[in-house]
Amino acid sequence: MTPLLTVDRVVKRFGGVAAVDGVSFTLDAGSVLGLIGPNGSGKTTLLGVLAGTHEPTEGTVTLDGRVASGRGAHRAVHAGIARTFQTTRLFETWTLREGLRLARGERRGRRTPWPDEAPVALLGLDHLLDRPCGALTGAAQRLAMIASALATGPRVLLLDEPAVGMDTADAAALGDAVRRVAGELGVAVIVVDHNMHFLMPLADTVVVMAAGAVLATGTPEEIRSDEAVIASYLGGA
Ligand SMILES: Nc1ncnc2c1ncn2[C@@H]1O[C@H](COP(=O)(O)OP(=O)(O)OP(=O)(O)O)[C@@H](O)[C@H]1O
Repeated sequence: MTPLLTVDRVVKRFGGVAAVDGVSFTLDAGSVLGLIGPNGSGKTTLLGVLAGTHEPTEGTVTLDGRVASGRGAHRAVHAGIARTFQTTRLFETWTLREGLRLARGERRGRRTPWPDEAPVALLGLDHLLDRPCGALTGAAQRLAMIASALATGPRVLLLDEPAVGMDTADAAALGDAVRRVAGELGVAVIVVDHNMHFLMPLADTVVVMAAGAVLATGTPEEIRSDEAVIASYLGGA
């Protein structure tokens, strides 16, 4: 199977600092990739390259064989790459339905590739559509951010610390929802999170970054027992 997304030797320098230093991996449709590593290892910067907000200094990101990197965030969304952020960004007085309509407008003139109800139902938000976003629980607001990203009809979804601040039950429910999104919509998902109890059961593949580079790639089981990963990251996690 040809990968949906190919990250090929991506470098991102800020002045003299190589925040991302030659990262390569591939991602198939419907799969979940966990991106982990110590603080400052380059995960957020890499998400920015994938989401089009950072132009790579070297290397490319291709989606279905077409170069998707270095064209700005708006074109990345149009190409089919959507992201969420570490903080929730919702209009508090708007209902969830209104917020999702606004998000969908980012692809004005394009047909959405699945009925709008599907991602909302998969995320368990269908009964909350007419509530003001500000009245939703913190966990529901995080799911709403994911629904907003899915409203743009992406083929690749980037989640930046989606489980931060969640208790174990909410994080497990979020993990189940993300798996449904990948499995039933065929969306490829990249998740950055420091919560290994959340991330490891969720990911098909884990990429570990250290100092901007890939330290290890493997299944969650392989990564858990990788001595270099334990020494640099998991030992203290
Ligand atoms: N806009 C910027 N200008 C200069 N340096 C930056 C910029 N953004 C990130 N960096 C540097 O790049 C490196 C990687 O940072 P990044 O935020 O990508 O790491 P991270 O793995 O996401 O960390 P965390 O887990 O804390 O979110 C750090 O040394 C950081 O200081």
